[in-house]
Amino acid sequence: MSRQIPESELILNADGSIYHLNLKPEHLASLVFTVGDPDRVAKVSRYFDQIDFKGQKREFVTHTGRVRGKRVTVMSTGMGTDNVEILMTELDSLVNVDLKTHTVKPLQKSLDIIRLGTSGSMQKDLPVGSLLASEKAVGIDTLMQFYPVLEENQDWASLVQKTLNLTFLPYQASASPELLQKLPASIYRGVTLTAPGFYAPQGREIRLKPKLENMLEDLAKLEIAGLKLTNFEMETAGYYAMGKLLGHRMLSLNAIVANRPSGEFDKDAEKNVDRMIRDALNLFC
Ligand SMILES: O=P(O)(O)O[C@H]1O[C@H](CO)[C@@H](O)[C@H]1O
Ligand SMILES: O=c1cc[nH]c(=O)[nH]1
Repeated sequence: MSRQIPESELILNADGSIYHLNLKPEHLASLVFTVGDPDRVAKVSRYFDQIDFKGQKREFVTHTGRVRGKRVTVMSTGMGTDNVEILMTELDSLVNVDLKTHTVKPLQKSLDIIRLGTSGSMQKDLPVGSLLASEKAVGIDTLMQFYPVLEENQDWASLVQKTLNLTFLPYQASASPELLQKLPASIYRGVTLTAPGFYAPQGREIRLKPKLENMLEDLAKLEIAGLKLTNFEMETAGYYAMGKLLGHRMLSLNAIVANRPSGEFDKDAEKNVDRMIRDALNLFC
């Protein structure tokens, strides 16, 4: 018999739903699209043939329905890997923990989780309007200081640590090869830098000067085995690392809305995010 998880660790709401996501196991499909912006959920589910469930708590908005007969969930996470940790743990609990007995189920189920997010390009030749799949992601947040070591090459993590002179070791993890191989060659592949913020942690300056000078330039010229860092965002490494540890198949797709070297922001960002949504539904449903 596996450990009985205390009520203060696996927390359920009065109706039996899981604490932050406010979902019961029957509300979740095994294919899950995630978005940062709660308003983007309806922009995905408007393409469903039917919507069977809608729920919300805090920034976690969920719609579950069907596309061409396939059951699919779309949910929002808000921004940052701290929210991703909650999302991944609670999604995993919905499928792999018996919520009545508070024990881990003997057979583990794997979800397909695909992020549909926005991102900023670090390379001049990756223009706004592009769609990029994160082959790998490097997290410069501290989430993974609290979880078991990832059994994966950490070459990018070490290089980024050295370059930025960080006092902690970043972490890196990869997309699911099975999900990646469903993508056409027209979609860029890249190495994504997941930052714990939007401004100084991505080398932006408004009124406060970032402590790390030339962060963007220094990161953009790094190279391992002919690959460069391609884009900044705020969730992917957390998804890939938690997915690897929990046994779920992960993929992060990025609509490039900013080009940092040229200083450009995509005037057609909404249109290009919509294109990413339609492409992803066509590819995976
Ligand atoms: O568009 P989303 O999915 O929120 O993703 C990106 O946009 C937000 C910052 O503007 C961060 O969450 C970043 O990861
Ligand atoms: O530059 C960008 C654009 C979107 N999201 C980010 O985190 N960074």
